[in-house]
Amino acid sequence: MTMVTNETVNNWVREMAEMTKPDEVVWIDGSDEQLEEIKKVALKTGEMIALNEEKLPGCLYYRTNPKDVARDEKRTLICTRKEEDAGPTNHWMAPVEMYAKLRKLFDGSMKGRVMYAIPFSMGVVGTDFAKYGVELTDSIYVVLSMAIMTRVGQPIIDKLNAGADFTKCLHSKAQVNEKEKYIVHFPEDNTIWSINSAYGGNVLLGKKCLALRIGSFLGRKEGWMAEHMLILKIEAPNGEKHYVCGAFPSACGKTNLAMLTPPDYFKKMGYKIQTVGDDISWLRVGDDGRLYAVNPENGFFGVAPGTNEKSNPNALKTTRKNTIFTNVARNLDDNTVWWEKLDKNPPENGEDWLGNPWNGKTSTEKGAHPNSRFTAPAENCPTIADEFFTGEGVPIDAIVFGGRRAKAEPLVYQSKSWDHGVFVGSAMTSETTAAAKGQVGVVRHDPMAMIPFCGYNMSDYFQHWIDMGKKMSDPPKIFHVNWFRTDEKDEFIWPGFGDNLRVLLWMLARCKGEADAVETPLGYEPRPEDIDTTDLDLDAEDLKKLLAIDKETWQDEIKGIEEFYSQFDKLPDEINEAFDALKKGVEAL
Ligand SMILES: Nc1nc2c(ncn2[C@@H]2O[C@H](COP(=O)(O)OP(=O)(O)O)[C@@H](O)[C@H]2O)c(=O)[nH]1
Ligand SMILES: C=C(OP(=O)(O)O)C(=O)O
Ligand SMILES: [Mn+2]
Repeated sequence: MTMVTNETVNNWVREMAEMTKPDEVVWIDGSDEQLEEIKKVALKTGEMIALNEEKLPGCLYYRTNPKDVARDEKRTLICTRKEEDAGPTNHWMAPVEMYAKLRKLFDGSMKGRVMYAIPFSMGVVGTDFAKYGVELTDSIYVVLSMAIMTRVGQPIIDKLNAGADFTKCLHSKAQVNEKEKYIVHFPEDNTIWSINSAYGGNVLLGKKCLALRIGSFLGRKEGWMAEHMLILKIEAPNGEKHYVCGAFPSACGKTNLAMLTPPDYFKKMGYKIQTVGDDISWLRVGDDGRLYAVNPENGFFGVAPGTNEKSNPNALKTTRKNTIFTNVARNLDDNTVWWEKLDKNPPENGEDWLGNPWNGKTSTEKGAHPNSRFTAPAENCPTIADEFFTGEGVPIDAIVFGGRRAKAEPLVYQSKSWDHGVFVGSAMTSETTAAAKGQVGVVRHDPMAMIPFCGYNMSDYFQHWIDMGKKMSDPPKIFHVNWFRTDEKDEFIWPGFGDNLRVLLWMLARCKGEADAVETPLGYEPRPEDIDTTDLDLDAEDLKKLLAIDKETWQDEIKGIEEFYSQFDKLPDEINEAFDALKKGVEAL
């Protein structure tokens, strides 16, 4: 390996090592040999466990501290010099103060351990979209996970040596002290410091921290967008290709939609779905006035529970080799993994995510944590699209916003324009999930699924969306979906998963001006007969229920939006106008 010769990089690494005092600094060159050696160390110390080499070749098992199983939003800060630049929806502290506080925590935090220095790229190295970073960490789990989730190796070192900008990422697991956990972003310094956590969302710093929080900050400055969006490719029977981005909050269905398996009826017709990305999109306006997206990641950090041969066979196949499983249950008989709803055959001789003996046949406790995860290489995915590998950007036909709402939100509607779509995104709500620490199932506002991930003032973020719209002559159409509406028995009405293709096809037909719709206060909705329900056990009554808009419910929703908006000093006029129109429309129902 050519060493890093960029003195800015080296001086920074030296400075961080002087503070954290590791026994040694090891540069990650991305080679299989080096990663194998490092893996051996983790197996020897028991930090990680090797799984059944025949059934799950190259797979590892890892367990975090039981209190450290999700993102911790209260402990996540945006430290801009001015508080208003972080905005009312982010936690903030002045950088000087925060650095002082963190320096004390990082002082000697790597004593007795190795500091690994990982040069990485978000995006395909050398493309317009790519951004580089170096993560310093004392966790082998982080090293092996970053080697899956990002691009690592010589080409990135070459870029750094040629003087490329890079995000300075520092992580120390320290003692995993709950009270001193911090995930801190200094956007103005292109710097991220994370301490006392081992959960992916808090420590794989290329992902939510760089690709979304720092990314959104850079995107506003540089005229592009970093969004919490999957990217899906739909190939129609006539060979036409379409690309759709979807923003849903954490654990609300991005990975599943990105890897969707068409129902047999559509498969036979010749529809094909491919996956470009499952979590993050970086978007730029092309010379032709359209919006282009790439997935800057190199792997999937997916929710394990609920993943099975029926719901998401592609995700399951993706995890059959070279995958790291975190906080799932183990089958001790054959040294494999298990999680809720994987199959109907939980291990009798098992171990739960806490490491306790667990009999899945008799226990009433869950075997896997609800936010247990798999970290799997994108190249394993049977439906991975060629466009993922070029990193060139795919033209987006539609953007889909979505939330998890038992009531209120209909199955699908289309916004009336880009600006109206920005309003729809800004007013998004969803029930909280196990992906973040705190109560589950509470409805909260989560604009564009970015409330935990926007690296600057959210009202400026809304304005940035409006401004991006002005740069496009042919912007994507914006839709809103809800797969999670429930009936009187609290059961999901819509079958979801592969059947979501039926809704996507209505959207694409709308994009092409080939489908009817009815105008409602929310936007354009399909009539029940506009959704193709062939082979589906769902009658027109169910679809009516799924599409219904209830006046009283929406009067409450409007109050909620008003309250949410009240924290912002300024909102784009376009949003205020769309909100006024919604209020009038609901009153007239
Ligand atoms: N009912 C229903 N559940 C879904 C659907 N899509 C995903 N889920 C479940 O929601 C959880 C999170 O899904 P995932 O795709 O991993 O969400 P992500 O975190 O946004 O990528 C999993 O337990 C899924 O099984 C759907 O269309 N309908
Ligand atoms: C990885 C995370 O989210 P998602 O469920 O969106 O993948 C996370 O929230 O830490
Ligand atoms: Mn996901």
